[in-house]
Amino acid sequence: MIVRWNPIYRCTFKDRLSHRYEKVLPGIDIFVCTANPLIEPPAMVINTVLSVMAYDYPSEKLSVYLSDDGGSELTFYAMLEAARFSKFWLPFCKKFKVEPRSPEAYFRTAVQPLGEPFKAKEWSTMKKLYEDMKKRIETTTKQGQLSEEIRQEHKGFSEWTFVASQYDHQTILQILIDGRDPKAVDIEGQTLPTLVYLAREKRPQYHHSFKPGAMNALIRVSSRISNGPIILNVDCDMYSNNSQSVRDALCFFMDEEKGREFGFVQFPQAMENLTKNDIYSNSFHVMKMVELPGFDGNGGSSYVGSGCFHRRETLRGKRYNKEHKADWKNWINKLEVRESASVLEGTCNVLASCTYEENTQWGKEMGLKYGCRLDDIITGLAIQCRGWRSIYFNPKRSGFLGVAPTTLLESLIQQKGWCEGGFQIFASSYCPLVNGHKNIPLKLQLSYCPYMLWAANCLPTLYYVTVPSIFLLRGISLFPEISNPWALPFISVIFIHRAYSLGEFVLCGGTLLGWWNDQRMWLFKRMTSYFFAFFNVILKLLGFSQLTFTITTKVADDDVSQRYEQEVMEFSTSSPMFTILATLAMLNAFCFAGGMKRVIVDVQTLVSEPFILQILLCGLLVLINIPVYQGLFIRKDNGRMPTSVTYLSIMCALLVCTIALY
Ligand SMILES: O=c1ccn([C@@H]2O[C@H](COP(=O)(O)OP(=O)(O)O[C@H]3O[C@H](CO)[C@@H](O)[C@H](O)[C@H]3O)[C@@H](O)[C@H]2O)c(=O)[nH]1
Ligand SMILES: [Mn+2]
Repeated sequence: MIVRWNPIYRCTFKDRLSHRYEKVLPGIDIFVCTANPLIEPPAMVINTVLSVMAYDYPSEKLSVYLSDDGGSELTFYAMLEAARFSKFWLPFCKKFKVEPRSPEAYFRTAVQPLGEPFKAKEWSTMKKLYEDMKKRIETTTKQGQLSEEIRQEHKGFSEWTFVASQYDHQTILQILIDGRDPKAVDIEGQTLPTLVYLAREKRPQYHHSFKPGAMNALIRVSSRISNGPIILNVDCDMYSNNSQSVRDALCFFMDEEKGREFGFVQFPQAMENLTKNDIYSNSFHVMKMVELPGFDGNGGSSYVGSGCFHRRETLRGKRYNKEHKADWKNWINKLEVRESASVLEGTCNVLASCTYEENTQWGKEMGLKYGCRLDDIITGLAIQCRGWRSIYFNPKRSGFLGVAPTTLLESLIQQKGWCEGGFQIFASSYCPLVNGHKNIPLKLQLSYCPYMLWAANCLPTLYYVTVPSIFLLRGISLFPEISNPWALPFISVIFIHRAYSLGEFVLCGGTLLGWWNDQRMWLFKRMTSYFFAFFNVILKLLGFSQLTFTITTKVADDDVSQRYEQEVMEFSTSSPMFTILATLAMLNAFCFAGGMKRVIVDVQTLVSEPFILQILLCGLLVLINIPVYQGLFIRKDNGRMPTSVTYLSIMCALLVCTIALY
């Protein structure tokens, strides 16, 4: 609730920025992270890369780095294609004022401008050029390997002769476009942004620390190559949807009065592939429109991992200092460097090696922090604790658009990861109440806490979906009768609270059905994701297990996508999470039937019926579980619940009922 006290909504004046600072705009280094060519297809990755290369910003001041934790030559090949394609795409974007600047997203919806025949022809040529490139990339990705012919195209491919596996290889660093090279120009002769491919060294005996590990390697490597004072990082599925975002962010950093206080500017993580009623509740409407502005109002937005502009020095661990004034002009002079691309490739190699961070502060006081599934949250918190203010900026046209999971299981697993991370933070010295004490305002510490405590929420939820129903079946009354005056305050609070949530949801852009779906996911997450997360974290604290990082899949079969579009819940795989969901759904169905029997037998005493609240709760659970029953018994498509889960859950539910009754 504390995040609802004082939300801040910000806006920018980009014309003033360019009026005052166009000549001294700072360099921007953009990091894109990818980790697996199978679930993060190279064609998607390069669309993100192209979209950020095409920002409306002086190209010589942009440098784009791709970190490939998949160490895949398929991704490298796609990057080569992207480098070639950018020579056509960037001038095209400027000429046609293209928006968004991810070619895939643009051509999916844009219509050919027919007014001027010359332009129309240019447009369709471009579309063809893109589609041909996409086809080449998709073909090689499907085949899983490259032809000899392609391998001959670039010296970089020879690196893969030394690659044992994704987890065992040397650093591969290739400067695909060297922005300082006078020959690196597009078809209109304009400079191109620098483009770098990096697969940091991986060895089985060294922990690679997942995404923060990749980001830290990029921070070091980029400091040698372009050293832009502002760093933007995006996940490989988060393309830029707004060519003005860099300028938006600079409006904050370059503000004369307050700018020097700002450590980072976070844009919301908006999703591209949402359906109208958002069946898996991935839109985070309320989070975007109310909660994050509330963080901002309480002392600073949190850093959520993607779509965030950082000051390089804050990421490197610098404390905020009132006296310090950013010298943007000086940066330009510093760029007057030095080694050729091939020399740079050699000297930077060591910066991305496994051993570089040994006995250093990297991952602790420098760079992104290691050891937590929500590395971004603790990194953001640490920056705030070092005195920096952070900004949340949600422009009308979304700055970035990503891919939300399209199956129930993927959504639940993603939530489990976040929830584990949050609870892990709460149970560690990073806890905002400890770490933030005296460093950030109390209201900001308190704003963080509910998110960190998601995991513990599984306990009351599991209690309310089981115990009242079982007691109903057994004939033990738990709640007061509805005629009891004590029941009134409880019922009204619950009612008002839900009505408020509904109102807020709809005002933030959701639909009625979307809210109902959101309530269902609220329940499902608490019964499964949070439950697993809770025990995983406890096991980890006791030293029995290690937390892992499951990369969210960004592609789906046609069949699955179709069901997603139709908002039909996807079960299809057997997972312990589904067994729990199905068992509890069955249990409530049985108990509800038992409870109804009681009412039907004795209709007159309905008002004084001591079980009415239990019956209502149980009935509500049955109602919200309708998609589960459909998946268990009615549907015939491939997305239905696997038979093994159906049998198992019925058996378990019957068992519990039998125990309850006898
Ligand atoms: O070893 C790894 C694992 C992942 N990634 C990249 O990390 C990003 C996020 O991974 P994803 O599987 O998409 O995780 P999500 O749970 O969807 O990501 C959310 O949660 C993460 C952890 O809080 C944040 O870092 C992300 O920005 C945020 O979108 C992707 O670009 C991956 O390629 C790596 O670079 N190396
Ligand atoms: Mn993601």
